[in-house]
Order: sequence, then C-alpha cells, then structure tokens
Amino acid sequence: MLEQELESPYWRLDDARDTGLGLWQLVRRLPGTVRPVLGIIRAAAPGSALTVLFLQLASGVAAATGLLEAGDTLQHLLSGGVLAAVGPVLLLASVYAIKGALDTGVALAHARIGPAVHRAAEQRLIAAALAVELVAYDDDRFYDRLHRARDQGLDHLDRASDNLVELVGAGVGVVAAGVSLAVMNPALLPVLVLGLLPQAWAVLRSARLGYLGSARTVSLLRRLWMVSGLATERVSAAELRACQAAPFVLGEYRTLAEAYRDQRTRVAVAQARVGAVGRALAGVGVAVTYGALLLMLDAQWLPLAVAGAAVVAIRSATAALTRLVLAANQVFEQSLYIADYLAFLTDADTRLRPAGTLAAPAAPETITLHGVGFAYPGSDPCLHDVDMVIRRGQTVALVGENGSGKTTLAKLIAGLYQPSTGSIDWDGTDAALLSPDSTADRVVLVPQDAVRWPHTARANVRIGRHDLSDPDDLLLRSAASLARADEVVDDLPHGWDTVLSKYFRGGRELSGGQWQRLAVARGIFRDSPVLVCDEPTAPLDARAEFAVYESLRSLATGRTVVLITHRLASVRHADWIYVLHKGKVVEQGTHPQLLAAGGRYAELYSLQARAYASEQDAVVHDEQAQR
Ligand SMILES: Nc1ncnc2c1ncn2[C@@H]1O[C@H](COP(=O)(O)OP(=O)(O)OP(=O)(O)O)[C@@H](O)[C@H]1O
Repeated sequence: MLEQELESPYWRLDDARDTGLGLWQLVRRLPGTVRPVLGIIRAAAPGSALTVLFLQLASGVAAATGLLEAGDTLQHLLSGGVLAAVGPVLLLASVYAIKGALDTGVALAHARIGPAVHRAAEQRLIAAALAVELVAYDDDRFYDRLHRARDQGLDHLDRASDNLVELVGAGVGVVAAGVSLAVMNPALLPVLVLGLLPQAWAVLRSARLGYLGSARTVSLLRRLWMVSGLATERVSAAELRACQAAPFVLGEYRTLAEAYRDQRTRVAVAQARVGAVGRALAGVGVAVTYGALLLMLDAQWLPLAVAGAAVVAIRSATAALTRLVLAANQVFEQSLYIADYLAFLTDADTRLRPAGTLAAPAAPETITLHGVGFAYPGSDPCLHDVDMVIRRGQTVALVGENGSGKTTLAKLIAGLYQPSTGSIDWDGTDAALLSPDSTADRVVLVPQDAVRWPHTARANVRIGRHDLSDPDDLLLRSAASLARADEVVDDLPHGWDTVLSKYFRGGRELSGGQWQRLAVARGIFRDSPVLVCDEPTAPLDARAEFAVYESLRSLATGRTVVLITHRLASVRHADWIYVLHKGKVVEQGTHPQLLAAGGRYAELYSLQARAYASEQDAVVHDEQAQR
C-alpha cells in the first residue's frame, strides 16, 4: 500500500533517477557530481577555495618530504647510530611542524567556505523564487522542487562543500604517499596498488550501497518531514486537535517511519556484510604487501631503512584512501539533494515573469478584456471567453457561486496571471507588452486570504509602499482609520510597534477580522489607481464592513475598483455587475437591470434577501412570544 502511494505521481514527480548504477559508473559520475558544487564554491568563496587548494597541495608536498625524510632518518640510525640520526630527526620534526601549520591554514580557510556557500546558494534560491511568475506556484511540480531545494538542497550543498575539501585533502594524501614510494623505489608503486585494491573495492561497494539506499528513501524521507511538520507546526495545531486527527497523523508517521527504518537497516546490514568481506580482503592485501616487501628485502632490491619507510607510507596511503572514499560516498549521497537544488534553479529560469518593457499608464482610463480564457497548470480551463470593460471612476462587481472563476479573473485583471487565450488591454495597449513592475505599481490587491506578515502593525500596513516617506504617520493613520484598523492598533500593548506574530517572544496574535482590517488599511495606504478587492470584508463585523464599504465608495472617485463579494447587498451600488458561472460571464448589468432580468443574479439576491427576511420574522415572532 505504502509502496504504491510512494510511486504515485505526487510523491515521485520527477524522481526517475537511475538507481541501477554499477560501481564503475558511480566512479565515473564523480566529476559530474562534483562540478556544480565546485561552481558554487568558486562563486561564493573563491579566495578561501584557492587558499585551501594551495595549502593542501603544499601540505601534500610536506607529507611526501616527511615520508622520504623518514627513510633517510632510518638509514642514518641503522648505519651511524643515534647520534648520526639527530640531525635527520630534527629535519623530520621541522617538516612535520610545517605540515601542521599548513593543515591549520587549511582548516582556517575551510571554515569560511561552508557558510559562504550556504549564504550564496540560499540567496540564489530566494531570488529565483521571487522572480518567477505567480502561476508557477499553482504548478505542483514547481512547488515540490522549490521545497526540496529549500529544505534539503541547501543543507547538503553546505555539507558537500566540506566533503569536497576532505576529498581533495585525502586525494593529495594518497598521491603524496604514492609519489614518495615511487621515489624510494618505483617497484613499490604496484605493491601499494595491490595492497589498496581490496580495500578500495570494499569501501566503494559500501558507498554504492549507501548511495542507492538514500536514492530510494528520498521521497519517503520527504514525506516523513511533511508529516512531522503537520504534527509540530502552529498552523495545523488547532485543527488537528479539533477534528481529532492526531491518531491519523501518528499512524501515518509510524507507517512511514517504519518503512524508513527498515530501508536504512537493510542498507546498514548489507554495508556491514561488505565491510566484513572488505576487512578479510584488506587482510589479504596487507599480507600481499608485506610479503612483497619481504621478497624485495630478501632479493636485496630494497635496503632495510627504505622498507621501514615504505611501511609507514603504505599505512598513510591506506588511511588517506579510506578518508577519500568516505568523502566521495558523502558527496554522492549529497549529490541527490544538490540535484534537486539545481533542478529548481533551472526550472525557475524557465518561469520568469514576462518581460514587457512599456510603462503602464499612470491611471488607466479603461481596462478591456477580449475573449479571455485561463487554465491553471495541469488543469482544465476555468475561464472561457470573457469580455469585459472596466472604466476609471467606476466600481465593477464580480459575483457568482464558489469556483465560478472570480478570484482567478481578479488576478488576471491585476496582471498577476497572463491569459491563456485572448488578451487584456490597458488603454488600448496589450498588458503583455507592459513591464510587470509598472503594472503592479498601478494595482492594489486586497485578497481573500491576506498575508499575516510576522512584523509590527506598522510594517503590516506600510509593506505595500514600504519606501514611502510618512514621517508623522499621517498617511498610515488615515488609511487605518478608513479601514477601522486604528481601533485594533489602539488596543495593542505597543501600538503600531507591536509585533504581530506568536513566533516571537512577546508577539501578539489578532483575530481573523482584525487581521483583515489591517489588510484593507494596507490596500488603502498603497493608494494605487486600480483597486481589486476579493471578499475584502468576509471576516469583518457589521460595523467594520459598513465602514469599509463607505471608504471604498469614496476611494472609487478617480480610481478603478473591482469588487468581488458574495454579499449581494454590498454590490447594489456598483456601477456594473458581471455574473460568472463556470468560468463564463452569463449576465451583466446594473443591480436594477439584473433584478428585472430575473436570471441567476436575481435568484441569488432573492435567496439572500429571503434569508434575512426570515431571520427578521423570527426575531419579531420571538419578541411577540415574550410579550
Ligand atoms: N491554484 C489552482 N490550481 C488549479 N485550479 C484552481 C486553482 N485555484 C482555483 N482553481 C480552480 O479554478 C476554478 C475557479 O476558482 P476561483 O478561485 O477563481 O473561484 P471563485 O469564484 O473565486 O471561488 P470562491 O467564491 O469560492 O472564492 C475552480 O474550479 C477552482 O477549483
């Protein structure tokens, strides 16, 4: 059941990774895996990266010199006694002291790389997320990639940069040992390779098992994180309890966690088996190495001192090789997540906002929709052939049942979406030719579900024109008073400076209606010529709703107002009303015209009016009964 779910399109949107890699293919993949990380390191911390590389190479030279010096020291010790070896020992000590200093330099420069990589990569991700068209966020593929890149890609990038430094350091260590052996006697090189091969096989094989294991658990892990987020986040906390969903979430967590545990155990057990074989083979490797050394000694190909130094060099090569393969293993595993990060950036690049260059009119006289249709990514069209004319100074209302397309249409008018078919003109110019920034500048959107910015009350209202100078808060206070948000702020402990978020100590939470008053104030403060209000008063009490509609009426002068609401009593004063049904305009006219037509609008209006009338009858009836 679980496996089937994990194979379902949502969870494996684009995880068609090749997990059937052979050992040799895995090794060949290393440069391709490393290249993107190197590119990011080069861009983020070029100085530190060069310093690390230079110091690591110097440290490798010191290591090779030390190994050769060790042979020389042994030679002096064996031929001339302790006194003869004092000079070479001091030299050896200085070489290792220099190597120690170089390694410290590597560590210091290395310490700067991880944080620099993280910061640069995160900034790229945030900039890319902000630059894409809004419609990208309606595409589950994009959304999935964005979250994978943000939640895991960044961290693994950070760690991969550490592992790369380790990889280079260990590689230099292996080469240094190899070079010193070749200098001692070229015949020692095949001996080294012979000794290292079994161990290299075991560590690589174990690395491959780990890589395949993590490739198989990527989507499982992602789902685990999502479930643990649901269980621990504030947004879901209340509803989880209210609809008693805790056992469901816990059950889902258990199923996933057990599957993850079993998968990890399987990999760990397989790795342990390979490790056992590897250790046995490594034993054979050691026997072969020492056997070869003994034979060379016996045949007098090697002096005893050189054989002793060769043992030290072989041990140091073995240790460096283990570090190298472990670091490569980590880089492979991290490359799975880094690929997510890079895939997101590539995808985001193809979804940039259209690049119109003309400036939008300062205050458009007419916004005209010609046969506009729209489909969300992966969905059937939800708007069909909409024609509409919206004039400056008018309030146009969009009404219709849930899902009829009002919000989508409002976002198209606001320039947030591009029509899939047809076009939208601003004073006769196709909006697609206008620069998105200039269009956005002319529009205020008060949405259904306004963002609750985790900032001060002041920032919550000012955010739409955050760079507007308003030293005495005159504009701020006027906007707040029109939206009756001033009453909300008056009750806050630090007034406009109160932080509105429970995520911060001392932060305050507001009710839904109070938040909405701030959202309306934000729209009024932004003060743009086109005002699009999508259910602006849904959570407001009667007094606040009345005040907001009064304000909207006064704001309509000289502006274009598009109003969406289900409260038809509030649209009576609109200059023109469009009735939408299943994505089409099915009626239009003024309130009296639409009532007289006796169509869908008249039906919806009389349903609401009847509900009010019957409530009033009930009140009168109760009062009579009490008398
Ligand atoms: N992000 C989306 N992706 C796919 N389809 C969507 C998306 N948002 C809305 N829809 C679909 O588009 C259609 C129109 O939705 P829209 O939100 O515009 O309706 P509405 O008239 O504003 O509804 P309501 O009165 O409930 O707010 C609906 O069928 C809805 O399911």
